Amino acid sequence: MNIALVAHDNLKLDLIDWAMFNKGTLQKHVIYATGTTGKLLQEKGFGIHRLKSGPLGGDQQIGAMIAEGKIDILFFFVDPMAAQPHEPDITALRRICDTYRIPIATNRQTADFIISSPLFDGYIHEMPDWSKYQNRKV
Ligand SMILES: O=C(CO)COP(=O)(O)O
Repeated sequence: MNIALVAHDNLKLDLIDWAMFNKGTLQKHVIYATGTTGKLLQEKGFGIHRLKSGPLGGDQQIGAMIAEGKIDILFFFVDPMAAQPHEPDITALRRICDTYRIPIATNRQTADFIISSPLFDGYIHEMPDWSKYQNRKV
């Protein structure tokens, strides 16, 4: 499985702590991370693929990978208390997760639920067929 890890600055310590707790599980998978988050993960011994920093296009890189079917799950610890210069990129990333039905954890509690789910091991992502949802009558 291909997993992406991202955290806003004030949540980076949380994400690293969470990732260390789940290191054994995470390291069985291919991990991608945005620039600064990825650097911190590498310092903790994680083998990861490092993308650009979020404000420099890292969120968009992950979004593009999702559109290409190359990311299965996103753990993105979002800071709801701080405005981000690249807010449009973050909004776009969250939307593309819904477009492709990517499980996304935007906080640690949800991350715990996802990683401990019986669905996590062997999870296979399927692309939704949105044409089924056009003009649906209730
Ligand atoms: O800004 C980010 C997500 O929006 C994360 O980027 P960094 O990991 O480079 O800080």
